[in-house]
Amino acid sequence: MMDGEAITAIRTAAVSAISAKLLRPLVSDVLCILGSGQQARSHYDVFTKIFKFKEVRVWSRRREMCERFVADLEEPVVVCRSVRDAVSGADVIVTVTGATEPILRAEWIKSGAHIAAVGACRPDWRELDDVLMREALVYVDSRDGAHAESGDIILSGV
Ligand SMILES: NC(=O)C1=CN([C@@H]2O[C@H](COP(=O)(O)OP(=O)(O)OC[C@H]3O[C@@H](n4cnc5c(N)ncnc54)[C@H](OP(=O)(O)O)[C@@H]3O)[C@@H](O)[C@H]2O)C=CC1
Ligand SMILES: O=C(O)C1=NCCCC1
Repeated sequence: MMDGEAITAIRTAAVSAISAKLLRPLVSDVLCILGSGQQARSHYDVFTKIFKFKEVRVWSRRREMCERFVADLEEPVVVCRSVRDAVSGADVIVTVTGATEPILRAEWIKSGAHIAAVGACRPDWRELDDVLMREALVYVDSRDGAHAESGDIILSGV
């Protein structure tokens, strides 16, 4: 038996990065990370290694957790006061929160932005609102898996 946390962190961020490599806007200057836990850190590491962003932003429910997140980093990251501020104008958005209700609304998002929606991995968890789910082009790695596990897909009915 081995602890899979480190592998899960790297593997999940790697899959998100592949999605961004294939689907992000041609000009992607601003990266926004919602959440400041383990997945936020692994996504930050992988995304900033592979892509060149002019600005990186982070938002998390508890501001002190955001401050702790950025204190560990060598490059500057902007701590945002709200999800709306964080995602406004962002080209690439990573959602890695433990939210169970939608925190990300369609009306705040720049047209064409790429969202790697990671956190809502249980049938009754949400990160993205219904309008966003309906308006977005949704890509999944497994249709069966998404319809069994993704709260954003199951509860929005897309
Ligand atoms: N799709 C996949 O393959 C995978 C999905 N996951 C999921 O990704 C999410 C993040 O994982 P991980 O980084 O390891 O977890 P952590 O516990 O390390 O971090 C959780 C983050 O979510 C935030 N958060 C918790 N509850 C809420 C809420 N109700 N509303 C908004 N933010 C909230 C926390 O914010 P704060 O500290 O500021 O309160 C924290 O920043 C989890 O939901 C996890 O289950 C994880 C691995 C793989
Ligand atoms: O390994 C995975 O995949 C996980 N998905 C969701 C919750 C934590 C692990």
